Amino acid sequence: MEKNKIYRAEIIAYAGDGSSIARIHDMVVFVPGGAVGDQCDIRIVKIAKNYAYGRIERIFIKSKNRIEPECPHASKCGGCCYWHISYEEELRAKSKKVQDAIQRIGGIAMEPEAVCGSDSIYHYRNKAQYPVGIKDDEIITGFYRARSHDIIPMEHCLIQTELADNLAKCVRDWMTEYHVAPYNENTRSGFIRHIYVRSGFATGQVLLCIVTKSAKLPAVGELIQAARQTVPGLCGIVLNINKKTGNAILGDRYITLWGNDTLEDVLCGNRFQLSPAAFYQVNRAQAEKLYEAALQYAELDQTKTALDLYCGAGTITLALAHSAKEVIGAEIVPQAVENAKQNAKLNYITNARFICADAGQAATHLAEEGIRPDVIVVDPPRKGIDQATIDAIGAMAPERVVYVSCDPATLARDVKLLGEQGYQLKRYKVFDLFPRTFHVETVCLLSRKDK
Ligand SMILES: C[S@@+](CC[C@H](N)C(=O)[O-])C[C@H]1O[C@@H](n2cnc3c(N)ncnc32)[C@H](O)[C@@H]1O
Repeated sequence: MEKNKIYRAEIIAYAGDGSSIARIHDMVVFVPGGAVGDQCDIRIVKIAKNYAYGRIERIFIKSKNRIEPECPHASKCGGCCYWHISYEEELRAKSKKVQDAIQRIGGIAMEPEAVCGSDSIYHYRNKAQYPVGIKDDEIITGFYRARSHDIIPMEHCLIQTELADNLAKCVRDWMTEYHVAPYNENTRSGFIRHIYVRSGFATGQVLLCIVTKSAKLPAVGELIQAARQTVPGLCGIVLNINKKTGNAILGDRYITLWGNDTLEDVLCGNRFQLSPAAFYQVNRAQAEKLYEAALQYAELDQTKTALDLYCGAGTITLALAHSAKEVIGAEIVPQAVENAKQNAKLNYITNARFICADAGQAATHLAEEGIRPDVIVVDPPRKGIDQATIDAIGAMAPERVVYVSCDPATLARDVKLLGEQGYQLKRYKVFDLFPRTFHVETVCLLSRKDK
């Protein structure tokens, strides 16, 4: 295979990162924007040891699942990757991605239950984080180009809400009028880094969080007035101060400019107060279905105790609490734990308690204390659970482990590690909370092999 040379090939699969795969001269070639069944000319742009990267130059037979992308930014924006295929095909790709990981990494040949697709693939996100920059002397917001920090300017995004897009415009206009410069990553000059908007779809509340390098901003009163006029349901405006270099969007310090510093929403029948620092699933309707499945897999009754590791603001913990004797949640972000405690009170739940700690440390400590939950639910970030947590789960020996995951590869690795602790995968189901992107959620039920 030669770089820059064009080869004729068929797209045979989707890759984990949302690109597609062709096989040329026995080598896997990753190709963005392909649909399984496309027959195309592919130009090789990079060759690594065991694989290569290519670009579609011409499609001479289109896949039957290929559609005209509705998003005009689809070929450039790094946020989505599936606007060129039907939603049914996207769901098949996501379900297969999880099944392949469970088989290849987890070593288990098992089919998932029927994939749960989103009722809507448009405007489903309750959270927007727009990077802010400047182009041709104009303030821009948008989304990053894939694998870069180049901002693709965008007025409207098909998966964000109109309210969030309007607030981004409002902040851009304020910046232009009062000469508030965007932050420049290279020179570390300027102020505004991101515009973060979170909406409560059940309550209509909207919280605006402006991520800035410095708290000293001009014309703050004008910003508050403009934002309130733009979104009448606005419940608060918060500054987040991030002076750090690197990719983390949020810094550690928050200053409330106006209104509340939390947003309220309703999920699985419980009310939740959410700080900007607290995790909250971006697709509320699908999150309810995901958590209902987790609850069903947990098979709790009023005699059982449950431990919810990586519990965030208590969304799963409080859903479990209604069906359990007692629940314990553990979470590392202090604001989320404060929210969780308040949320228990807000919902008159008295059988839930929360620990602010690393999940591994909390689980180890609970195991040493002799706590033996009947069920442990884990919902870790993408990197999955660490060995200390796996060992502590083994020591506590619950009947069931319910694993909620946003990363099929680490999920499959951890299912294998939990297998070494005596747990067997019983069933799993894939949920699409992120239509048109490559992200996917899975819930797994593991039971003790001796049960
Ligand atoms: C995918 S979120 C799930 C949150 C919650 N279960 C929910 O659905 O809203 C993962 C959570 O793990 C937390 N987290 C990350 N690393 C952690 C650690 N080492 N120990 C405990 N929690 C951690 C994050 O702050 C986040 O709240």
